[in-house]
Amino acid sequence: MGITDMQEAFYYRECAAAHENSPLGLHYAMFLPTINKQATPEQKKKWLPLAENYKMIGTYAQTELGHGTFIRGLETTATYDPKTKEFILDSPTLTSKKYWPGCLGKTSNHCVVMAQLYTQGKSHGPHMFMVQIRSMEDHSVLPGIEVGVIGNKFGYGTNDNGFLSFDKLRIPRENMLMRYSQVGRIPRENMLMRYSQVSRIPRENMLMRYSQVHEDGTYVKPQNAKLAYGSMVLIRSSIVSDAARGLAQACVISIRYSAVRRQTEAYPGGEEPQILDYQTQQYRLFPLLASAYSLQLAGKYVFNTYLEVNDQIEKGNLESMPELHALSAGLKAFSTYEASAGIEVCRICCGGHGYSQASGLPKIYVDVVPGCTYEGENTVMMLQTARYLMKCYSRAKQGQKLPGFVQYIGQNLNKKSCMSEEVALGCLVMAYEHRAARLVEAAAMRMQSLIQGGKKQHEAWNGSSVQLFWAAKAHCHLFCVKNFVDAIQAKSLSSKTVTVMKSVCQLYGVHGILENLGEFMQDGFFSGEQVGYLQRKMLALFENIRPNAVALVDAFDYPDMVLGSCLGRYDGQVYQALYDYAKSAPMNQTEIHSTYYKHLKPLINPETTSDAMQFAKL
Ligand SMILES: CCCCCCCCCC/C=C\CCCCCC(=O)SCCNC(=O)CCNC(=O)[C@H](O)C(C)(C)COP(=O)(O)OP(=O)(O)OC[C@H]1O[C@@H](n2cnc3c(N)ncnc32)[C@H](O)[C@@H]1OP(=O)(O)O
Ligand SMILES: Cc1cc2nc3c(=O)[nH]c(=O)nc-3n(C[C@H](O)[C@H](O)[C@H](O)COP(=O)(O)OP(=O)(O)OC[C@H]3O[C@@H](n4cnc5c(N)ncnc54)[C@H](O)[C@@H]3O)c2cc1C
Repeated sequence: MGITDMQEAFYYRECAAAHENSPLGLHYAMFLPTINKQATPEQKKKWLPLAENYKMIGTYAQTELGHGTFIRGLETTATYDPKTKEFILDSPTLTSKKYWPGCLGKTSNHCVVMAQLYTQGKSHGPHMFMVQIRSMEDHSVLPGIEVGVIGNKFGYGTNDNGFLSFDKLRIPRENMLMRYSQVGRIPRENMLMRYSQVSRIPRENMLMRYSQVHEDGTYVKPQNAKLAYGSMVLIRSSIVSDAARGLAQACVISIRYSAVRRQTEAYPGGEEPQILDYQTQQYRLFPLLASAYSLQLAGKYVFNTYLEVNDQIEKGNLESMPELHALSAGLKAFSTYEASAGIEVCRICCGGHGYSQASGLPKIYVDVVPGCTYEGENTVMMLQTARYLMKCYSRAKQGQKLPGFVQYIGQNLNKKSCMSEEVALGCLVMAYEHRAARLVEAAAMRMQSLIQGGKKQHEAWNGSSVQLFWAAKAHCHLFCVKNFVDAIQAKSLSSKTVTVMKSVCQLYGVHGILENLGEFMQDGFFSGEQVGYLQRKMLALFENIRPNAVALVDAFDYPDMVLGSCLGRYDGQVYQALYDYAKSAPMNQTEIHSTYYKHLKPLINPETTSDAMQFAKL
C-alpha cells in the first residue's frame, strides 16, 4: 500500500474489511511494532525486511493459561546457556502454555514471546524473545513446539487466537529483543561504555537499551524494567481511537435508521413520526453521538502524546513514562467501557432490525467489546491510573507542582458550582475537576485511614480499590470533557460549526453529570436548583441537536462499504436492503430445506416416513 503511518495503514485495511479482524492483525498491530521498538539495529536489519515482506509472519505471545494481567507472574522461562550461547525456552507447567495470542494458532510462523529471563541461576523478570514456531518453507510446526487454535470465541471468528508451548526449545542468544540505547545518539564505543561494566563484546551481540546478556551470561539491568512493556502502551494509545471509531459507526447506523424509521401514530389518525423525534430516542442516542466525538478527540490526543513521549524514550529520557502509562491505561479502559456500552444501546434503539447481522451492529460490538479485556483488563488499567493519581496527590500535599493534566489534584474543595441556566463550558469543566479532585482525595483518605488503622499497604490498597477505581474513572471523564472543551474553544471553526459543536460538547458534559449525579452532589457542590438547570438544558440541547443529527453522523464520513449496514445506508433505502439481504440468505436458495425430509416430515406425515429414510440416506 505504501502507507507508512501505522494507524493510517490500520484504518485503510479496516476500510477493505471492516471489523473482520484480519488473521494478520497482530502481525501489523504488535509484531512489527515490537521489532521496531524493542529490537537492536542489527536485529531490525535482519528481521524487518523478512517481516515487512511477509516471509516472517508473527504475533505477540505474552498471555498464558494461568496469567494475563500479572506479567511478572508469567511462567514461560528463557534460561541462558553460556556454553552454547543460547536461550532455552520452556513451558514448565500446564498454566504456562501461551493462550489467547491472536493469529497464533495457524497463521504465524514467528512470535515475540514474553518469558522470564534466567541467567547465572538468577531470574531477571519478563523479557521479549523472537521465536520461530513454524517452518518458513512448508509451515510445519518446528520441533519442541506445540501450537494450535483455542476454539470458538464470543467473536473474532476470523482470528486464529491460539495456544503455544515450548519443550526446552533452544534459540540463539541474538534472539533476545533488546535495542541499543540511543541516549543522544552517543557514539558506539561510548554506548558500549555506558552499559558494559564487565566486558566489551562485539556490538552485533550487544543486547542493549533496556537490558543485555553478555556471552558469559552476565546480565545488565535496564534503565527501567517497564520499557519492555512498550508495545502494550502503543496499542492502548491506539485502542482509544479504535473504540471511538466503533461507537461513531454505531451512531451513524442508529441515527440514520432513526431518521428513516417511522413508528406509532403521534395522535389518533396522525402520521407516524420518525422515531428520532421521540425524546427518549434522543436521550439514548444523542449523548452517544457526543461521546463518539469526545473519544475521537481523546484518541488523537493520547496517540500524539504516545508519539511525543516515545520519541523522548528513544533518546533515553524516561521522565514522562509514568504519565503516559497512566493516561493510556486509563483512557483505554474508559473509552472501551463507553464505546461497548454505547454500541449496545445503539443496537437496542434499532429494535428488531438492530438484532440482525444486516444492521452491521453485532459485528461492531463483538469487535470493540474485547477491548475491555485485551491489552490490559479495564479494571486493572483503571487501578494503574489510580496508582499514579495517588502519587500525584501526595506530591500535591507536599506543595509540589503537578504536571499537565493532573494540576487539579489537591485543589481547595470548599467551593460551590458556578452553574447557571446558561450552563457555561467553563462551569462544566469546573464541575468535573471538583468531582475528580474530591474522589482522588477520598480514595487517598481511605488508604491513609486503613494504614493508620494498622492495615499493611497492600491490604489498604485492596480495601480502597473501589474508591480508587471511581477516582480513576472520574479523572478520565474529566480528561475527555476538558479535552473536548479545549478543542471547541481552540478550533478556528466557522461560527455555525462552533454553535453546533458547542451544543454537542455541552450535551456530553451535562449528560455525564446527570448520569453520575451522586458523585457531583455528594458534598453539596451542586444545589438542587442547579441540577434543574442541567436537566432543562439537556432537553433543550436535544431539540437543538435534532436538526443537525444526521449531518453530524454524516460528518464521520464512513462509506456504506465500511458500515456494512442495511440500516445505516447513506441513501436510506433500508427496507429494500433488508428484503434483498433476506432473499440472499443461503437457506433461501431452496424452497424446501433438506432437513424437512429428515426431521419434519416424519412428524407431519409419519405414514410416509420411508420416503424420509430414503432421503436421509442421500
Ligand atoms: C496497528 C496499530 C494501530 C492501529 C490501531 C489498533 C487498534 C487496536 C485494535 C486491536 C489490535 C489488536 C488486537 C488485540 C491485541 C491484544 C494483545 C494483548 O492483549 S497483549 C497482552 C496484554 N496484556 C496486558 O496488557 C497485561 C496487563 N498487565 C500489565 O500491564 C502489568 O502486569 C501491570 C501494569 C498490571 C502490573 O505490572 P507490574 O510489572 O506488576 O508492575 P507493578 O504493579 O509491580 O508496578 C507498577 C509500576 O510500574 C509502572 N508501570 C506498569 N506498567 C507500565 C508501563 N506499561 N509503562 C510504564 N510504567 C509502567 C507503574 O506506573 C508503576 O509505577 P510506580 O512508580 O511503581 O507506581
Ligand atoms: C480477543 C482477545 C485477543 C487477545 N489477544 C492477545 C494477544 O494477541 N496476545 C496476548 O498475549 N494476549 C492476548 N489476549 C489476552 C489478554 O491480554 C488477557 O486476557 C488480558 O490481559 C486479561 O488477562 P486475563 O485474561 O488473565 O484476565 P485476569 O487478569 O484473570 O482478569 C480476570 C478478572 O480479575 C480481575 N483482576 C486481575 N488482576 C487484578 C488486580 N491486580 N486487581 C484487581 N482485579 C484484578 C480483573 O479485573 C478481571 O475482572 C487477548 C484476549 C482477548 C479476549
